[in-house]
Amino acid sequence: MRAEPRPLLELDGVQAYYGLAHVLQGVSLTVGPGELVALLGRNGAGKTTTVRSIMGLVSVRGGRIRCDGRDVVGLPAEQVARAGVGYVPEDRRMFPGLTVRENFRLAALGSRRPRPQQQAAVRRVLEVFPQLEPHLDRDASRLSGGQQQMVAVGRALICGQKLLLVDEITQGLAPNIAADLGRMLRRVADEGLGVLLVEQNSQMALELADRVFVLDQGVVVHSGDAAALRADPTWMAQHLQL
Ligand SMILES: Nc1ncnc2c1ncn2[C@@H]1O[C@H](COP(=O)(O)OP(=O)(O)OP(=O)(O)O)[C@@H](O)[C@H]1O
Repeated sequence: MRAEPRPLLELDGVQAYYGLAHVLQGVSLTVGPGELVALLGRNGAGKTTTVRSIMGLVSVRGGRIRCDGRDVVGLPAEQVARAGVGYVPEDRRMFPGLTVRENFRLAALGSRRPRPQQQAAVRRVLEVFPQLEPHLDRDASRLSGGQQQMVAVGRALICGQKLLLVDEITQGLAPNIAADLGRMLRRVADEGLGVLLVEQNSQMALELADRVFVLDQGVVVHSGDAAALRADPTWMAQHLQL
């Protein structure tokens, strides 16, 4: 019997707070290598808080978070990133004045890999996001929303991260651009990375994902295999109230 690969991300009974507000009340989930896992739920369910807890940006006062086998609760975000976690937040955070090429070069330098590997990583990202090639010398903060998200995901890939946390990056984008980004994330997972995808468009997320977790009021109320859920027409209505 083949052993299951070790998860890249394991949350076990995570309790997180904003001040006195107890927002996550025991969240458990895993993401394995090559897996795209969707985290769904209504507004205010705790999806962003889950992602921010992993990155050390929220006060976690119970439970365990492991990234690639390393306990990360209590570590600052830069150390979580060093454990192999790339975070692509909703607001994408482009540095104004830096071109796309410079964004990629900075990410490559940060990876501390040998130069030929850095260059290969940039070439790889341009294969995944060919739309960026004509814009390499443009100020990244002036690109369209979808292109900026591609730069943000590209930076995480160039850094050599094994796990990507992607928080609502399709928000406000045209449906065809959102679908392109989704397909690219699926490709990234198919190449062996783990992807945790927070997505408002539950239908799209369910189509892309291998597994799905649904949060409500800070707890996982449902989880399952995405293929099985796609085959169940009543599931979306029952669990996501769509
Ligand atoms: N900085 C904060 N301070 C206090 N409470 C917060 C803060 N950020 C979020 N909350 C609260 O925590 C709860 C979970 O919010 P969170 O942003 O994680 O939800 P979400 O599922 O990502 O929702 P959305 O889809 O609206 O982004 C909500 O009740 C929200 O009001």
